[in-house]
Amino acid sequence: MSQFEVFAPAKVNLALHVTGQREDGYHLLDSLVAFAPVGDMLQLSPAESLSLKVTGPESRGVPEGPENLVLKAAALYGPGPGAAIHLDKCLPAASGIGGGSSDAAAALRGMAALRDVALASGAAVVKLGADVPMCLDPRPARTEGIGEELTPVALPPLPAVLVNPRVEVSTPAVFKALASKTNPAMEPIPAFVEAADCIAWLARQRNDLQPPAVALAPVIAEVLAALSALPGCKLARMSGSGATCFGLFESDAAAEAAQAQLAAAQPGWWSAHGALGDQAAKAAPRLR
Ligand SMILES: C[C@@](CO)(OP(=O)(O)O)[C@H](O)COP(=O)(O)OP(=O)(O)OC[C@H]1O[C@@H](n2ccc(N)nc2=O)[C@H](O)[C@@H]1O
Ligand SMILES: Nc1ncnc2c1ncn2[C@@H]1O[C@H](COP(=O)(O)OP(=O)(O)O)[C@@H](O)[C@H]1O
Repeated sequence: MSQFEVFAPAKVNLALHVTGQREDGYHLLDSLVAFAPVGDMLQLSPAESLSLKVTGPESRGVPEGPENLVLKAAALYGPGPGAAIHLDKCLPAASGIGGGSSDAAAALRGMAALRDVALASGAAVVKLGADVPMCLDPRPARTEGIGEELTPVALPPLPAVLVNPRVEVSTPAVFKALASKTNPAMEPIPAFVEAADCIAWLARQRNDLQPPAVALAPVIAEVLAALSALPGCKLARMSGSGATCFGLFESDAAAEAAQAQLAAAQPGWWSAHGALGDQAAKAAPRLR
């Protein structure tokens, strides 16, 4: 019987502008997202029913019951062959890099492969979480609407360091603390030739959720200062509703050295390095 392994990469909001609010309370966003080569790993084995086991360095506090987005996602395919799913949690939860959303998207890819059916799509996927559609096919994209309107964007690989100070930040609380719900959209996205062009453009964009997140969790300001002070850091910004922040660097070697320096200075913080961009190939279900 086929067993599948599926990678769930971290999502990074390189820029995140909040441009309005719908009547149901959801906010309208204009965001540029890319994916990191670090993430969670799912294994799906054929079984009579659906079940989930969660392990890994970041599994503490992650639910194993029906509230886990992995089980909610797998259940979307309806009655039929089940799966014993093993989630190896490497991304900190509730941290602005879409761990739960990317896990849900990976579960959708894995179940489709296991049952040999078409990948789930549409409103049911958005209902799992506004970030799930963008994680289904983890390539750089501009996301609009509440996150479900996707336009692919060609991006050069962006060497990066991701840092989380191990403080969980509630996404609804950050949106609620946002002073202005109506802010300018991103500037038109030009064709980037190299990482430096992209970083220069990004420096003129924003994450509108950063100020309210810093107000709720002031340690985020320390993370941003620590990233900015690392040798070769060209831009430091928060992802999503936080608290994970990213620094962009001119080379993979600079990012790797910077992460080592930061990890030594702040052993209590979670950190990782890698080039942000297209992780679609790495995230495709693989037969084990
Ligand atoms: C802020 C973002 C940016 O990419 O990322 P994260 O910080 O979660 O990584 C996302 O919009 C989060 O998406 P996701 O975490 O899937 O959101 P959902 O589960 O659908 O919604 C959680 C809550 O966030 C708020 N929410 C979410 C999305 C949106 N466009 N407007 C909102 O106001 C609502 O209060 C909602 O009840
Ligand atoms: N597979 C999962 N991984 C992490 N958290 C999950 C998962 N499924 C459900 N959750 C719940 O979702 C909440 C938000 O987690 P997450 O999706 O990682 O946030 P964010 O999108 O802000 O990074 C967590 O507090 C956790 O209780």
